[in-house]
Amino acid sequence: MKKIPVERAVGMILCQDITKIVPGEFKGRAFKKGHIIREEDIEELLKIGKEHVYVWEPRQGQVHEDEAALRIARAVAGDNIVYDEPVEGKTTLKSTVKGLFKVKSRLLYEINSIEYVTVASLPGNFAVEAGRKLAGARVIPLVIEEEKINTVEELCGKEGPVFEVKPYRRLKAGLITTGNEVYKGRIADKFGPVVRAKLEYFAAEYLGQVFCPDDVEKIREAIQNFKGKGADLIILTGGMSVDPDDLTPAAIRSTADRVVTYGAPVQPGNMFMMAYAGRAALIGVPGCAMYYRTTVLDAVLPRVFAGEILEKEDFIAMAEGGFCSGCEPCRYPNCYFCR
Ligand SMILES: Nc1nc2c(c(=O)[nH]1)N[C@H]1C(S)=C(S)[C@@H](COP(=O)(O)OP(=O)(O)OC[C@H]3O[C@@H](n4cnc5c(N)ncnc54)[C@H](O)[C@@H]3O)O[C@H]1N2
Ligand code: MOO
Repeated sequence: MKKIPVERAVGMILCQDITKIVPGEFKGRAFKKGHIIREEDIEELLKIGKEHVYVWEPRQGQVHEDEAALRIARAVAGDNIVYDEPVEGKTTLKSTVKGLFKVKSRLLYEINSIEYVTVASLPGNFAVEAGRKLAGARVIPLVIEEEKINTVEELCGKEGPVFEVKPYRRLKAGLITTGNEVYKGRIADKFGPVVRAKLEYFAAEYLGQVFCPDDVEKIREAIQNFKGKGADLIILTGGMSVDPDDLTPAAIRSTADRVVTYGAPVQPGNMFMMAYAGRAALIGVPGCAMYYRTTVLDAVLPRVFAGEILEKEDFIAMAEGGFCSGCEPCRYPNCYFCR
């Protein structure tokens, strides 16, 4: 701590709060401890009667909390992420696009293992809107050893940024609705509008809806037709569980090159199926997705639209947090479901 004339204090760090009092009008903090004194502050400080202030002498190898927060933010922020000027030593990262928020979890863990360095974020695979706050970076003391910030920068230099937001691609999507009761007109289709609304959110190029009876061959043909039209994504509804007329999994299996999973450790959504035929994702959606606002489908679609190829492990990882609490009203994605 050093006492110096205010005129010489520009760029230096205030050691204490400075109080301003205007009788009958104001009493409060004019400058906060830790504030970096700017040229324009000098006149105000002199008006408050401060010709001298206590400042921290910038020591080799130490960094102020504001600069530390900015350097951490710069290191961890990847594509489509911006960050604010620090406020009270904290900088906030925001998305510039609508898309899928991705986190390198192990790297985030390593960074938070550095003493006094903190980076708190939304969970990965979170569907975000443009402008959404994603994370906050801050160090705990007012001044921190530069070495710690260097380590953050080195880690991110080696492994790439911790965070990115993948914008959604414009995918071509077809819908196949199975079930004799709908095909034969015994009941009206209720699945189409639900799936269409979800696809609209991602601005998909909608290739239309086809109705099929409970007949493996007819369902296979419908899949092939959509593939022929260049579908990136084919959603099939109905017939996903255990009844004798539930034939959709068999039709998907016989058309696919690779089945990722039949069954997901997620409720609602247990009877979900995912496979790939060439580059087209085949998604079998169980009846529950027609009834519940949020199911495993809502966790999978953002990832498909962000261009990811899903693996069995991606589904296994949904188990912890895969049990929906059925809140009223539903706040998904602002909850733990499928994180
Ligand atoms: N014994 C068991 N029963 C059920 C199981 C199970 O493991 N063992 N799983 C349950 C789960 S989980 C789900 S989810 C449901 C639904 O599975 P499905 O996808 O096979 O659905 P469907 O049997 O085809 O239909 C169920 C219900 O929904 C009506 N439906 C279907 N499609 C439409 C449509 N496009 N529009 C309007 N209504 C539709 C259908 O008529 C049935 O009433 O299975 C559980 N049972
Ligand atoms: O596929 Mo079902 O979701 O668990 O009701």
